[in-house]
Amino acid sequence: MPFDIPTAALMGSTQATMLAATLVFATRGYVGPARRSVHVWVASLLLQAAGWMLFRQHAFFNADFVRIAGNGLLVLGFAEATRTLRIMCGAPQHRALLWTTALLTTLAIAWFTRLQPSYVGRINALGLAATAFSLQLIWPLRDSFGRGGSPGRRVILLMMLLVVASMGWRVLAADLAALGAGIDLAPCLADEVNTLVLMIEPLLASVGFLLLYNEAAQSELARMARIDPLTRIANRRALAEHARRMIAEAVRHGREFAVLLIDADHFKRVNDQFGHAGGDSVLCTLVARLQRALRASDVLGRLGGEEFVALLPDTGAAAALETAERVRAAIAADALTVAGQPHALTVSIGVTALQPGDGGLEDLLHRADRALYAAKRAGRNRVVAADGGQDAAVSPAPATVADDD
Ligand SMILES: Nc1nc2c(ncn2[C@@H]2O[C@H](COP(=O)(O)OP(=O)(O)OP(=O)(O)O)[C@@H](O)[C@H]2O)c(=O)[nH]1
Repeated sequence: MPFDIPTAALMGSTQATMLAATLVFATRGYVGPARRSVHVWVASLLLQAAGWMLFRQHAFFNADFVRIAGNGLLVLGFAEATRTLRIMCGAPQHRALLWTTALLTTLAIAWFTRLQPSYVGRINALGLAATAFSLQLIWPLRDSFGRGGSPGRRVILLMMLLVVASMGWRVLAADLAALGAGIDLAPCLADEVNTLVLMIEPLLASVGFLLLYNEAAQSELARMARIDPLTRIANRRALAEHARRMIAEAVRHGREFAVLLIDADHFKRVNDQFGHAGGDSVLCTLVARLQRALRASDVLGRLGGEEFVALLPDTGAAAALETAERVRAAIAADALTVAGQPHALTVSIGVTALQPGDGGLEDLLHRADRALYAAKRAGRNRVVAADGGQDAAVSPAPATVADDD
């Protein structure tokens, strides 16, 4: 059966329109940037659908108009699809470059249609554009078949390689045949294969888009499940994961590891004085100050309420005590400004280091909690080491004591 390009164009148009409609309905619940990327994708599908429809209905229009506008719409649709996929892959979108490529290609097609009619010229222009768009995706996705790849990235990469290969074949066939003034829908095998590839491109690329979208949504959910929504630092779950890894490494390599349990003093008064929103902003400022006082390799997390944990890798009991004292002093040094008023906030800290019999973070937190309780009982704005008087002796701070309970 001969390949009927107008029928293929009709199928391409119908398929792109149906995909666009399905995507709009299937993603009604999406919000924010996710919804915007779906909108751009749908727009790219509709541009391609309109381009295909012009080729299908070419008998009703001026032939030159169909060549220029049909190809222009397809090229702009590919530019927008490329832009969306680059965003989904985490690459810069290069909007100006992609739109300029689409505009120059349309101008070149107009040139080879009206001023210097040439089928080969038009095919070369289209081939260049398709290769430029595909390279904009092939390059950021080049390692997708390695360990960092994902199904979505692989589908897109395969699709783009197919587009480049079929377009390259079509350009080569046209150039070799030197069809100076041939007609657009020439029944050459390379034309047919390339038309087929471009026709199924919206379908395969949409599958890739949805897979990428799903992967991005999953990793965003995983990220959100690990951060404290108020202070944006690690939550209890993330702390447990970090601690598991740090303790395993400490045990494997015979390294040290310590934990600080940090609690804001009299925080209830902050809420009473400034309201819950004022208390929230104090917690955020406190976190910023704690982070400044710790090393970059330390992990700060929020256990809940006004209670925080710092995980200190490669840190023994004595160094942890010094760190805790530095943190305490840094917080006590400057009053916070809440609603334009100064408020002196202090913290109490319980300190403990990894010991041979420890099963995990819970054991360390249990000891640190006892030390923190001792610090509160001793008058607050204190550091107490859970690991005995020897540790306390190395700390120079007068507010530091040992918990010998
Ligand atoms: N604004 C705000 N307040 C919180 C949050 N979580 C817990 N709190 C408040 O923190 C206060 C903790 O009170 P307490 O447990 O009595 O402790 P405290 O007043 O800090 O006293 P000490 O710990 O004994 O020094 C309560 O008033 C809680 O409502 C939060 O996310 N935001």
